[in-house]
Amino acid sequence: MSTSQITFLKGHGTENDFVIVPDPDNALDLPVSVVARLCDRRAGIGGDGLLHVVRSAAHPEARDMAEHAEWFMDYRNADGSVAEMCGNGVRVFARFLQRAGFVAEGDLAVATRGGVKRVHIAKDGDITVSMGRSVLPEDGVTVTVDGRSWEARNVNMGNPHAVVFVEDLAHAGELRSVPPFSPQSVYPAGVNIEFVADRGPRHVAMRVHERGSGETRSCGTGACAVAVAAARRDGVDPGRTGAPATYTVDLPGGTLVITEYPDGGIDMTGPAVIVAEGVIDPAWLETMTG
Ligand SMILES: N[C@@H](CCC[C@H](N)C(=O)O)C(=O)O
Repeated sequence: MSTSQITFLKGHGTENDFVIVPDPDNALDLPVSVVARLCDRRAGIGGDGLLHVVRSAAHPEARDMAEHAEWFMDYRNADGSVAEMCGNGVRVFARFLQRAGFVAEGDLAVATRGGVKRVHIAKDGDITVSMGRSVLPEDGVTVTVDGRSWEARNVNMGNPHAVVFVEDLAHAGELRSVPPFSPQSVYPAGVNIEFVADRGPRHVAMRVHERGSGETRSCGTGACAVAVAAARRDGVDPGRTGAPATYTVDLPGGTLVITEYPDGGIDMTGPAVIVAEGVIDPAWLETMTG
């Protein structure tokens, strides 16, 4: 990593918080160890993940999307691992682009490892992301916490989710480490696990254990996975009825509104906030990069 002045911002979407590193020309090397240190809440800046903001044309993983989306969200989990998608991250990413003057209010496209996402920045401040379609693998997965086990509904939103319905969110326990799931072979690269309880008609609450980050206060892709799993459980399928279905998903850090359309497309709407801006101390970086 170059040790010239590197700016960062801190932002969150329903309290899923991120270190944002603007690097339009992809000049920075961000190895796993540096990302993990930046996301460390005691030794670094602190965050559930890191949003590396790069022009698509400048990033080998995004070059082929550059024609459709000028900016690429190079998303990393708090442990430095790479993920395909981050729903809250895309909203915060768009808020950063707007604040920096790179885009205006209205519509834009963001490239991610999960493909190009359409984003709408509304006048009232909330941001909507068209998250694409869900895929519902049929594999059976069992999640176990504190001696209780549940069959999970697998939902892929570009990244993998295992959704379990519980009577009480407290049944999810402390979530200090990834809850055991079996068979492990279904998710060899790990999985995000959502625990869901009903709150009312088309209204649920959830907690999440994120792959690579631990328990977080919100997960956008997770909320979409939960909305789809709850809809199918409720016998609601917009593809069959031809009517959009909206679910409200409460998370510890706020509320997300998820709408699934007859063509399978899923929109997620929620807030995105930039909290601070600063400079990473080059001397501190030196201690890690040598
Ligand atoms: N918090 C995110 C999801 C981030 C990636 C996830 N931990 C994974 O590894 O798949 C969201 O808002 O979607």
